[in-house]
Amino acid sequence: MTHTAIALQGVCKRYPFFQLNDLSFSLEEGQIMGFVGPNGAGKSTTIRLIMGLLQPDAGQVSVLGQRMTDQQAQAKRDIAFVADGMGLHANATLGWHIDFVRTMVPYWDKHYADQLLKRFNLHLPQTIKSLSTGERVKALLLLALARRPRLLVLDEPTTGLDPVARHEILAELTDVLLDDSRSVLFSSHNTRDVEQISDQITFIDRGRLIESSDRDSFIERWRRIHLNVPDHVVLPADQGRADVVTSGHTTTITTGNWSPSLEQAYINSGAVIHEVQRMNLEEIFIASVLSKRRQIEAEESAA
Ligand SMILES: Nc1ncnc2c1ncn2[C@@H]1O[C@H](COP(=O)(O)OP(=O)(O)OP(=O)(O)O)[C@@H](O)[C@H]1O
Repeated sequence: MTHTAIALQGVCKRYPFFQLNDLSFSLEEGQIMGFVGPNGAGKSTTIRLIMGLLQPDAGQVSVLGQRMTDQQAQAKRDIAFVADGMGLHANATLGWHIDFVRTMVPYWDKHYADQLLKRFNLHLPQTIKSLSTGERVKALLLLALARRPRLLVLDEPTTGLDPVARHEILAELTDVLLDDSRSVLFSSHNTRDVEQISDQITFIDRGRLIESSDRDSFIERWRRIHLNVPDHVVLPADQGRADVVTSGHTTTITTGNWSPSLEQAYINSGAVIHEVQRMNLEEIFIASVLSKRRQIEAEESAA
């Protein structure tokens, strides 16, 4: 039986110049979700709602079966949260932080903590202020992972890291999921990181959900179709059509609804297909964000 690690239902949060709008998505246990959005999309606000650090104005957030914020104490025993710049004491050593955290949490895996110290090339006597950006992220990750949390929530863990440090962090996150009752939610602008390790992907933009689905179906559904459309041809209806660009005799259609039968429908309409290209997650992200923005602008100007 699958359990839900995180569920948001109709969540709204209003600030003077921003609003999270009717956000609903869920993360199943044992899955890793990449939470992707441009700057200011509302990723950190959503994460703060998930962590019970903010109260929604409407809607419901549940984490590990507990309603936030009223049952957060119980849920938080099993959640570890990592965000850059959070609660480390600059003058204290990593060893001091480990001793402090292990007294505060229900479980601490010393053997795993020692392994991570070696793997991340960190040393107990190092002070936090002496660590580089990447080392600080690794220290935070060690403090979170050695608790063996059922849910790990990370706010932009790979921002500002070099490719090798990013690889090490992503590899460690994938390892966490070898135990299939653990789950990870991590936010990022970096679609390559997300594409590499996520089972599920959620896109948000300007406080609205764009799409939330499993990675393979994202990649499978999006295509660029390059075709020639003779004058008399009426293209078939395609709900997922995100963009149409015509250059000379070639039309390029970007669709989030591709299937062999859609391709056949284009052929049956009399269009001549030259090439059907797969898209990477970055291209899909840009196409779906821009398409949703156009759709919202059209709805607002029609209202
Ligand atoms: N306490 C607050 N008061 C007022 N506005 C806020 C507050 N916190 C966040 N906002 C606004 O909410 C919007 C979303 O911010 P948030 O930090 O959630 O975005 P983000 O997707 O994490 O962005 P980034 O990738 O740039 O970190 C921003 O416009 C921000 O100014």
